[in-house]
Parts: sequence; C-alpha cells; structure tokens
Amino acid sequence: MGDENNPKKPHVLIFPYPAQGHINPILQFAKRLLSKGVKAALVTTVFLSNSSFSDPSSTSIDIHTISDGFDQGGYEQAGSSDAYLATFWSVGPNSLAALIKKLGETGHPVDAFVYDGFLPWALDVAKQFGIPSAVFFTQSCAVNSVYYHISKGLLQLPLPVPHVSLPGLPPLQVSELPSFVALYGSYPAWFDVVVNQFSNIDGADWVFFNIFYDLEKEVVDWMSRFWNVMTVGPTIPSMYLDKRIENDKDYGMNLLKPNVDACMSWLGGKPKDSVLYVSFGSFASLGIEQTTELACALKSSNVYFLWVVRETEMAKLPYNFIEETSEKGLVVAWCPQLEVLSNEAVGCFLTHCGFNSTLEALSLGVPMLAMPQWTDQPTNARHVEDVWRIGIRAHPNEKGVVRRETIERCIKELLTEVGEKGKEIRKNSIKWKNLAKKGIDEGGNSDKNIDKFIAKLL
Ligand SMILES: O=c1ccn([C@@H]2O[C@H](COP(=O)(O)OP(=O)(O)O[C@H]3O[C@H](CO)[C@@H](O)[C@H](O)[C@H]3O)[C@@H](O)[C@H]2O)c(=O)[nH]1
Repeated sequence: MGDENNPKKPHVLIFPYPAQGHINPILQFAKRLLSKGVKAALVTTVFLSNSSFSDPSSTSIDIHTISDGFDQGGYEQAGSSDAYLATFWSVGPNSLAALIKKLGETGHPVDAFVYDGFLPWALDVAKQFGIPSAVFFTQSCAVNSVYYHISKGLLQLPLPVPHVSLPGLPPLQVSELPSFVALYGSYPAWFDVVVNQFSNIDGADWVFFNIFYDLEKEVVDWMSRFWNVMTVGPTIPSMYLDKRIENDKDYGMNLLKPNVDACMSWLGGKPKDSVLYVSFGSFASLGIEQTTELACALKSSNVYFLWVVRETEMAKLPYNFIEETSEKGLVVAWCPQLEVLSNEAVGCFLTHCGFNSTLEALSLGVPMLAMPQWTDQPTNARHVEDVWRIGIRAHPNEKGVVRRETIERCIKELLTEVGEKGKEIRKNSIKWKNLAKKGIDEGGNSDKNIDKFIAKLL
C-alpha cells in the first residue's frame, strides 16, 4: 500500500499507557502502520517525551504530548500508583481533547484513534470528536477474558471455588489467575484499571490484541462474538520476525538506557545455548529473600548468566555477589533485550512472564523458566508451561518464595542437563517461533487484519 495509490494518508493517533511494557508494543504497531502508508502519530506524556525517546526521528513517527499532571517527574513524582492514576485520570481527558482539537485546527485531523485498554476514558474523548476508535490490549486475551468476566459480574470475588473454568481457557487454579484477582484487594487502584477496561468497550470499533491468532484462537473466537476482535501481533521489531521493515530493530523508546556494548561483547563467543538470561521487566521488585535465593541458585548452577538488575534493585544483591561471580556472570541495569534473546548463546530466559517478554521469547524461540511475580504474569506462566509448552514454572513455597533448589532444578532441565522434557520444550519453542513469524508475515492473519483496518480508513 504505497503513496502513489493513496495520496491522502490516513492519520492515526495512537495512545499507549505511559509505561515501558505498554509503549513498546503500541509504538511497534504504529511502525507497522507507517510501513503500510499510514501517517501514524504517538501520544505520550510531557515527562516521558522529554526523557525517553532514544531517537524519535529514526521511527518517523510524530510524537505529541499531553499532561498526566506530573510533567516534571512522571510516575516517580506522583509517589504512588494511587496518586498517579487519580491525577492522570482527572487531567488526561481535557489534555487529550485539547490535543485532538489542535490537530484538527492545524490541518492534521485525526482519522482514527488507537488507545490502550488501560485508558478507557480516551475512547470517550475520541467519541466527542466522532473519531473511529480501536482499543489495543497489551496483555493476553486469556487475562483479559478473566477481567471481562469480573466486569460483567460473571465471576464473583473473592472466588468461592479453588479454580475457575472460562470459555476457551484451561481450568485455572486461583494462584494461576492474575494477582489482582487471586489476591483480591491487593492493589485496588490497579484492579479498577484492569476491570474498567471493559466499561465502554462496546463503543470501540475495533478490538486489537497483541497476539497472533494461533496463540489463543479459542478465546479469540469466543471474544469475537461480542466485538470486532483483530489479532495484530506479535508487535516485535520487524528485523526479528518477517524482516519486511528495513532497519526496524529497536522499539525506539527506553525509559532505562540499555548497556548495549557490555552485554553484546560479553555474549560474543559464548557457546550456543549456554547462557541463562534473567530479567523481571521494568516494574517487578523482588524481595531481599527472593533475590538472595536467585543469586545463590545462579552461583551454584555454575552457568553463564546475564542478569538485569535495575538500579533501584541493586542494593538487594548479596554482598560481593558481582565480584564473586564475575567469571560466569554479568549483571547490568538494563539490556537490549531483543538483541540478547536473539543471540544464539542464550539458551534459556528466566523471566517474570510480563506479556512482552513472553511474546519476545516465544517469537525468538527461547525456552522460558517462569518466575511470575504479579498482575497478569501467573496466567502467562501457566500458558507458557501447559498450553504452549515452551517452558517450566519454578513454583514458590508456602511463603511465596521460590527456593534456590527449585531454580537450580529448572536450570538443569532447560539448560545444563536437558532431559526429555527440556528437549520437547526446545522443539515446541521452534514451532511457536515459526507460527509467530507466519502470523505477522505477508498474508498472515495479523498482517491481513492490519490491512483490513487500514482499508476501512481509506
Ligand atoms: O533489560 C531489559 C528488560 C526489558 N526490556 C524490555 O522491556 C519490556 C518489558 O515488558 P514486559 O516483559 O511486558 O514487562 P513489564 O515491563 O513488567 O510490563 C508490564 O506491562 C505488561 C504489558 O501490560 C504486563 O504484561 C506486565 O506484567 C507488566 O509488568 C520488553 O519489551 C523488554 O524487551 C528491555 O529492553 N531491557
């Protein structure tokens, strides 16, 4: 779909929730649209736009800003999730409306609006302007089905039974449900965010999921009975999948700066499938006891490991850990995760199962050792182990801590003494990698859905 057939490019305004795990997939979706001849523009907060785009010009995506009420310091300035969400929810709608109005008045009217499911008020704003809108979910269909059932009162909380069976999903034990549900009352502000995603969804013209159809087809089919559901993922830079968008290797925005040279030169020359990559994403925070158990497991397993420990978490490492393990391990504050996962030295990913990390590992064929922490991660981990069969879960004890022996056993199974189960997991990982590529490649289900969306705008 090129310019010559399409003199007036449709202008799509895209609005992710301002956090790494949301901006990455939605920005990547914007790049897909751009590659197909759409004028894609991103809305982010004043604070993030000043601090975080590695090179906005490299993406050719216009960046617009609105206020979340914390222009100087963003989330940190707010001090708590409750304070951040309350202020953003009260300041955001007017700020977004002012932006859409300004774009219209300056000759850049918005033809379609794509908003993050976390921000349902954005749909109400777009509707005031009569703009066709799509909601974009950055978490799995399964997890969102759970939240949908709660929003409709079809799942009572606290749960009266030890497991739930929902259409298109495997039976889920309480501990395999999203933490906001399993530990009802644990984070009320976030619980409201995830459940309220469905408050006005019937008004959305399209419902986008960052998956490919084969990944969750039963639940996609079930949800398609209510809404115009379109799978549009995995939204991972094209160079790691279909390679149809030139130089598309980076998400283009980092809240934290990756230590690229240190990671890549350390990985260089390590034997194939010899390195355990360890990361818990941008948000999760391990307790000191859990950090110690993990550190001891890494040390006694005697494997090569690359561990991302964010600056704010560093003090939890055991005394002298970095020095004592320097022959086998590298600890960095942030890494170029896609480059790391696609390096052939990496044989396993010890992950919190954030949905982006899960999709990235799946799309790059890297088996996962799942250590979910909270939110959607327990449900993702269940799928990794039992539905897609591309990893194993390291289960916590009754105190909620995964002991070093458990982690060591999983590392053996997946990396150092790969047995029958480990081999099966490797085989499945390659199968899913191929299916992910097929989904977004030319003519794949996600690719066709993106084309259908664009065709509606022309
Ligand atoms: O050193 C690192 C570590 C991570 N990443 C990237 O950061 C993103 C992390 O996303 P994700 O794995 O989803 O984790 P979170 O940042 O924790 O994401 C939040 O948002 C996700 C989407 O809603 C949820 O699935 C998670 O549970 C929630 O914690 C991924 O794209 C990674 O490639 C890096 O680039 N470098």
